[in-house]
Amino acid sequence: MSWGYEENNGPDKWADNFPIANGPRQSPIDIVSGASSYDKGLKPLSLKYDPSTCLDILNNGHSFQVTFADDTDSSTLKDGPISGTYRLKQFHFHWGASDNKGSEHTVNGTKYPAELHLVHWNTKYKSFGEAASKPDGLAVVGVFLKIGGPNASLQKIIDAFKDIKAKGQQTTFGGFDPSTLLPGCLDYWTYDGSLTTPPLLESVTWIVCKEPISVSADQMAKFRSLLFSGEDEPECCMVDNYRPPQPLKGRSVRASFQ
Ligand SMILES: Cc1ccn(O)c(=O)c1
Ligand SMILES: [Zn+2]
Repeated sequence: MSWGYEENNGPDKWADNFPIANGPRQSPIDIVSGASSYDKGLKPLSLKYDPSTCLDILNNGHSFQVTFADDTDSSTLKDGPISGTYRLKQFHFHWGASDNKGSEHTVNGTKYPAELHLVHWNTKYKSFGEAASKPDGLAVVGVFLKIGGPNASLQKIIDAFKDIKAKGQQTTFGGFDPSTLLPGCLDYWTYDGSLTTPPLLESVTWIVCKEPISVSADQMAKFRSLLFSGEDEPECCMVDNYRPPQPLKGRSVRASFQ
C-alpha cells in the first residue's frame, strides 16, 4: 500500500515508512506572522521563467504537476534567501474538499483553499534527484490561492484537466508562463524545511509569498474533479491532498518585509 491522503495511508501514517516525518525540519508549518523576524539582508526574489521550457502536465495520483525542461538555465530562481541558481523543475498544487481548507502552510492558523508549489533545484548539484537529498538542494516558492474572481492563467491549466483526469494520465502542455501565477507583490516568509510528501526529505528552503492569488469557486470545483484513482479503478476524487502543519522545533521564520 503506497502513501496517500486517506485514513489508512495518510500523513499520520507516513512515519511508518518514512521516519524522517518526525524530523527536525519538516514542512509545512503554521506561519505566525508576529513571531517571524524581518531580515533586511533578504533580497527580492529573482524569478525568470521561459514558457518554451514548459513540457507537459500529468496526474501523478497525488496532485497534478506541470513539468519543465531543466537541462539549461532558462527558467530559474535566484536571490531571495538563496545563493546561486536554482532551476524550475515542476509546479503543482495542494487543495481541499471545500474552500475552508486545502493549503499546506497556514498563516496564524488560517487555511487557504489551495497552495501552489513551484519546485526548483540547486544547480551546484547535477540533477533534481541529487539535489533533493542535500540540505540546500531545493527551493520551493509557495503561493496561496484565495476564493475571488476567476484566474485566467489557472484556466489554461484547468482546460487540460480533461486529459489527465485519472492517475498516470499525461498530456503535452507547452508555452505556459508560470510567472502569470505569481502575485503582484513578492513579499515572502522563508524557513528551512522539507518536501511535504514522502520521502519528506529535509532539503527545501521554503519561500512562502504573503500575497495570495485568486481562484474562483467554480475553478476550485474543477480541481476537485480530478481523481486519485486510475482509469480502471473505482473513482476517488483528488481532494484534501495536503499535509497539515508540523512542529517548528526551534526554527525561525524570517520575513522579507516589515
Ligand atoms: C519536490 C516536492 C514534492 C512534493 N511536494 O509537495 C513539494 O512541494 C515538493
Ligand atoms: Zn507541494
